[in-house]
Amino acid sequence: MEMAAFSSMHCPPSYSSSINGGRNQSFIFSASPRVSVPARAKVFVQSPGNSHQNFALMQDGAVATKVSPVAKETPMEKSKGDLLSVTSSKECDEKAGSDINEKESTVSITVVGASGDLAKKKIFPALFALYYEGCLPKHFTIYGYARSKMTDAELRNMVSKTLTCRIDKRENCGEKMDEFLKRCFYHSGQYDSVENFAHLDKKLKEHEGGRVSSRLFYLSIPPNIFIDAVKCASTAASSGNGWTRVIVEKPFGRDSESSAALTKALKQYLNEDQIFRIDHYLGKELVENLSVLRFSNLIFEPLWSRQFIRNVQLIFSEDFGTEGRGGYFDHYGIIRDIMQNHLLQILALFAMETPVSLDAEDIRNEKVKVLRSMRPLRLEDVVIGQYKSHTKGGVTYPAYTDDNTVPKDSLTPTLRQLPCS
Ligand SMILES: NC(=O)C1=CN([C@@H]2O[C@H](COP(=O)(O)OP(=O)(O)OC[C@H]3O[C@@H](n4cnc5c(N)ncnc54)[C@H](OP(=O)(O)O)[C@@H]3O)[C@@H](O)[C@H]2O)C=CC1
Ligand SMILES: O=C1O[C@H](COP(=O)(O)O)[C@@H](O)[C@H](O)[C@H]1O
Repeated sequence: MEMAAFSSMHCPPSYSSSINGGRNQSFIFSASPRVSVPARAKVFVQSPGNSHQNFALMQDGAVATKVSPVAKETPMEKSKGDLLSVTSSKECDEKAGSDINEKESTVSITVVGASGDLAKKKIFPALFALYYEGCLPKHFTIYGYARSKMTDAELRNMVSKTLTCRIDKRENCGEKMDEFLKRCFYHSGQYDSVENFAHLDKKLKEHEGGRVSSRLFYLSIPPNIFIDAVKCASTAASSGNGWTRVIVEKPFGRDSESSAALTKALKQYLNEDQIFRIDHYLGKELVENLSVLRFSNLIFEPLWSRQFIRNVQLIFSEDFGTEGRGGYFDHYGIIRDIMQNHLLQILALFAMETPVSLDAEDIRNEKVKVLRSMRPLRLEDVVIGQYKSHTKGGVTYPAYTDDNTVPKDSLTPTLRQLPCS
């Protein structure tokens, strides 16, 4: 199989990836600024004849989590192991009911970097969804932690703006939101201060009230401060009698070397089964449906080959700008922010052979084969760019470098398009 192109751009990016079938199977990933598209991510598949796409899958964003690996399962761990996945309320209630320690135990969730974009857009809404669905334990506390000064009330106000009742049952949603917000608190501190984390520990203990207490730290911060935060959290704020786990967001380093160094550094403070790595794209409906479509659909399964597919395009676009995220984004750029992880995962899922089973390990093995079989990218095939200011419909949109958090002379790419095969 040959894949031809990758391209992507941030901000407002639109990514596209395509695979050419026949002898020239290819992928193209791209992203473009302020492109008006009906959805965030699309996959286009083109048949060998020059016809239009045979189908398009779209998805407009979902709260998503994919946690791996799963730690060993004591009754308590089993029920909390799914902490950030949204399952049906029946499933959640059954799980909660099966936890014999439920009454005596508690979970404290600390969102490190709570003032940021991901926390606002995804983590707090996801936690609320879990609460609404009965998937959080009876006793739990959520702490936001970041350097910004905020009171509990200010955090609640910030969080309340992004909570939605997106789940079928809408009754009592307002009431549930109020209950949820009352369980949210804020502690301001530096990411590299053991002392500040020790203060957090004290506050957590007050809420935990002497119960068996497990602690989850969600690192919603730029990766260059992961280690500082993990060191301080594990030194000064680990659970004394329950589990302590850390969720790490992508990107896991800037390159292979720094990724290995990051893992090594994390392991100074945590065991592998305490570290949960997330690529939220894997939990999106579009992506989950891809596996179902490919392997459980009798019509598509036999057609999913280079004999019948000439070209596939993965398009990712966003119609908003950096919006204060330059502190993180400008150090990473669109390739590391989106392409190396989310889009590459989609490409691998799309192009892999049928796995032996749908177990994580078997799927991973097939993905690895796809990545190994890809030709090295050629610099001359790659297009990069950065979005500029423009006016549309009487509204002027700022350029990437107009953002206060972005250096005025930044050359960080926000757009990228590349073929791969
Ligand atoms: N935004 C998204 O949709 C997604 C983001 N991610 C990942 O999540 C992590 C956080 O992303 P996001 O919330 O967008 O990032 P932000 O840039 O919003 O950063 C989060 C918080 O970290 C603190 N921070 C930012 N820059 C620095 C810095 N240079 N030094 C110290 N602290 C800093 C700020 O809090 P304060 O100043 O108050 O301390 C900020 O509110 C990143 O690893 C990102 O790759 C992953 C998937 C999606
Ligand atoms: O990982 C990231 O993803 C978001 C886009 O995710 P979505 O679920 O909102 O479509 C992107 O905005 C952000 O830059 C990036 O870090």
